[in-house]
Amino acid sequence: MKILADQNMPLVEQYFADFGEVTRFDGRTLQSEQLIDVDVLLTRSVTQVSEALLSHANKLQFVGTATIGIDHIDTDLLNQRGITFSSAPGCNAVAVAEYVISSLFALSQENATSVQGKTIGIVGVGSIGSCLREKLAALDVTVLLCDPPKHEAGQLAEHIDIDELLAKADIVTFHVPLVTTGKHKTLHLMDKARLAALKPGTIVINASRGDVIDNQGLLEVMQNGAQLDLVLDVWENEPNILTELLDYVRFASVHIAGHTLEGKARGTQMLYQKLCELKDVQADKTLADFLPVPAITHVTLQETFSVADLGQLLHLVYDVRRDDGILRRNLATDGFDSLRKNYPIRREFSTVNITGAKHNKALLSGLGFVTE
Ligand SMILES: NC(=O)c1ccc[n+]([C@@H]2O[C@H](COP(=O)([O-])OP(=O)(O)OC[C@H]3O[C@@H](n4cnc5c(N)ncnc54)[C@H](O)[C@@H]3O)[C@@H](O)[C@H]2O)c1
Ligand SMILES: O=C(O)[C@H](O)[C@H](O)COP(=O)(O)O
Repeated sequence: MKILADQNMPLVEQYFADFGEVTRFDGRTLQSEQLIDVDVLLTRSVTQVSEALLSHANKLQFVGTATIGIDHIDTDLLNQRGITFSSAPGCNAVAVAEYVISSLFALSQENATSVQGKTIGIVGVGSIGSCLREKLAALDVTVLLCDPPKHEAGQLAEHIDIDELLAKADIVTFHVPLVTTGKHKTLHLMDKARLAALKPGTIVINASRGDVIDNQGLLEVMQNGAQLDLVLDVWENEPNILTELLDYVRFASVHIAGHTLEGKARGTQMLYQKLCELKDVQADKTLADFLPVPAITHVTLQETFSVADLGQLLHLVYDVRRDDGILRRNLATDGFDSLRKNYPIRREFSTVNITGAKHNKALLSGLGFVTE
């Protein structure tokens, strides 16, 4: 069996070598000829799996994307051609939720405010939005939710309309898929008019897809003096982003919100499990077989620890400002894709055991730490 896998997908050899020969490709430049005689194609979000790409795919049986988003995949085409498809739903939901939490605490430190007491609007309440909602439940915040498809399906009674949410929220964070047409289109969900109407001081976080916010409209609104704290992980037209926007963004990163070691490895693991199912093979490899021991595994809190120290603790594991620095320092020389490829190791809160938490056990375990 011939397996073609994106060069930025970790652990492919470890998981898939038993199935056959693994060859790597550059996700941006993959050509249709490279798919001749290939049985399995494993992609990340940067490869458009389209009719043109599959025009020479004479043996393809399985396409997997080690991502949550599937806007780069023509799933109807795969269906028509009888090619089994799998994404990795939820694989990096924890990572994205922790990116948001890290951003909130970094902003609160720098703005000398508190996350506690704020009203946080989550737009898109699927795997990531729900994970974030659970983590936020540990904090003293009000959470507003907007997810029309779920509401219409009777799965989200608390849903409120997006404009009502935007009017009420101090912080709004987007976790929707990119949908370009239809009733629940998310392309430019935040258009210029909505951006201009936001209250001064609103924090806007986008870790979904760049096109969910009209980037040119956002630039114009900011140039016109809007007072927004922007946290952008995703951009229109990646890798060629609108760099003029950077001057107005508090924390900018190169589409890495989901890139914890765990999040990326889970994506590969999920595709491995799907291929095992397809081939009727026992899936005997697990994440624990491959993930390295983290640099920090134990933290002891003292009696004096309080909620006010939470930012300090969270940022021990992940501080979004590291990633902001990477982008600002190196984008012009290295380029967006290279920074993604060479993204430094990041682990999830669950890799840290906390002792001495005492009164803060529920808070810390709610955020995802292991408490003893
Ligand atoms: N930045 C990153 O690194 C990163 C990582 C993972 C996922 N993502 C993006 O985040 C998106 C969400 O991920 P997820 O796992 O939560 O997906 P999901 O499919 O589990 O949830 C998405 C939710 O959005 C809702 N939705 C759809 N249209 C909507 C609309 N118009 N308004 C409000 N809600 C709407 C859906 O009903 C669904 O509940 C992915 O599709 C992907 O594009 C980005
Ligand atoms: O949809 C997703 O899962 C994420 O956006 C994913 O992390 C994108 O990263 P990539 O696949 O390009 O590495």
